[in-house]
Amino acid sequence: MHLIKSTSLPVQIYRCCDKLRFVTRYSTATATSHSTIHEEDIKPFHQIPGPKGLYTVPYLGSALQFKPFSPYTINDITTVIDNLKNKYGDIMRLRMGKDYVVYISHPDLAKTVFQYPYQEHVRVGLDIMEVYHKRTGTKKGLSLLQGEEWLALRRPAQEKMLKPTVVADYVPMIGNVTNDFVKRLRQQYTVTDLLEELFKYTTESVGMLCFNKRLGCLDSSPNTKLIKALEDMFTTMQQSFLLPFPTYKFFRTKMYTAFERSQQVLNELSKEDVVGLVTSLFGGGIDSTANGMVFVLTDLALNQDKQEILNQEIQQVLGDQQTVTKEHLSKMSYLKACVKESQRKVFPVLFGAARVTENDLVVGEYQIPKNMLVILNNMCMCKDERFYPDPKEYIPERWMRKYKDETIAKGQDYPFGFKPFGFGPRGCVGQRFAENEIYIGVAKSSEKGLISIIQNFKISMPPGIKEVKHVNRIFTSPLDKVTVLLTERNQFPSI
Ligand code: HEM
Repeated sequence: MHLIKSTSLPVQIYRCCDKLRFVTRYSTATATSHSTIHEEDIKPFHQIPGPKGLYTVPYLGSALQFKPFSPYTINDITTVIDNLKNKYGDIMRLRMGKDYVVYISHPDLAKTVFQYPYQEHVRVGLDIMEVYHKRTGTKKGLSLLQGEEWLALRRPAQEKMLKPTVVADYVPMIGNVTNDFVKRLRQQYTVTDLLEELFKYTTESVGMLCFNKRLGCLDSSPNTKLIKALEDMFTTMQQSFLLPFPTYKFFRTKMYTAFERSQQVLNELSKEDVVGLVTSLFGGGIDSTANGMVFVLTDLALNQDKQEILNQEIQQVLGDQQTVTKEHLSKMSYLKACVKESQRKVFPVLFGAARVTENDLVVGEYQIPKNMLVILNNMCMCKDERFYPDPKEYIPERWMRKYKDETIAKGQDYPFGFKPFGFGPRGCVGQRFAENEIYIGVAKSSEKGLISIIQNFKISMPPGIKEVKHVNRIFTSPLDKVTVLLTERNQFPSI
């Protein structure tokens, strides 16, 4: 074995038995340190800590983690993973269905897996979508494709969606939608189902992005056909994801036909040649952002002192100007910190980013073979005291550069501890759009001028509510309907 190349990345590449190996060692202490590991010290895959015995049997192994064999249902999957992580450590292997998966719960280990220069970019997609495309012969969306086919679709989408200059176009596009959303809120003041309202807002904003037209979800008599189709799509996707035995693969079950019908409604919105791309953007962009915004707004409602700091930042940056520009957004570091902190506290995606290895990889001291699904366990890392002191507290300051040297901001040294949008070429193509949608939704204006939701309204929770419980679906959602109270700020200039 000999060193063939030193990279600027914190890994070294070795040639051994004609295989490239990425080798990283990490310390469990707070400091991030990397060193190489000798070939003879590398432990084989089967020695990666994880449940043993019957737990290693395909299907049975994962079934044993849930009722009736344990106190947990599939809805408690994050508790199951947390418990296993506490038992087995930062790298563990588990049966998930037929195959093994490897969970990585340390940012330095994650770096090795995610900075690997993947060629095929294999994504493990949702089975129900795969079945649907196979049965109907329709084109697959971006999130399901691999290799050349994926690249051909991803390249133009990325050009349009991820260039920083493109952000400027989103701001006015979302701004008009936000104006209507604020008008709607002004008709209510007590919002009894915040997620449903935000769902309409994100459907309308992503609709502008995908179809460049308003879809009517914020109208007084909203587009019920579309809203129902979207609800059916997300519910059936969720149900299929949790099914222990995927019967819909063999029969056109009731759940499957509801999913298929929802797709047909969405396909009608778009021209056939772009259906694959836009329906995946549209589908990927609504539920994720609406759920994320619920937690941003409720965290601010539960932390009035932070809400006031944000309100002051918005007032200072916007003054009496009529339009939010990207320059304004670039000055709102507290706003961005508030959004990040909500995403950290309630991590938005169950399995976040995951990669299928394209070569043998050495991670930590273990060998991970080719074609293995490796999951970036951000959900655990974000609650980990080692990276985020006082993890249960809502502390936006931990993300601000000016606090970088303070213990509370330790997480800034661990970029892979928090990747809500994934990473690299297969990272979320909607990241910039989603961020702007959230920033502007939280910070932007009314028909009166540039007064944000925060500037317009003081948000609070009904008396006695101290937390918003969540459930880990594909995207993390509030467990129950969330009510928030809005008070016009101009009646109450100070909190
Ligand atoms: C808060 C909101 C969002 C979150 C947390 C989120 C999260 C993610 C994550 C974790 C991935 C996988 C990344 C990886 O494997 O490295 C992903 C992929 C993707 N996201 Fe998002 N997303 C959000 C909003 C959006 C929006 C608004 C859109 C569309 C407008 C979108 C479209 C997509 C698509 C199409 C993919 C697949 C990309 C590919 O496979 O090339 N997402 N998202």
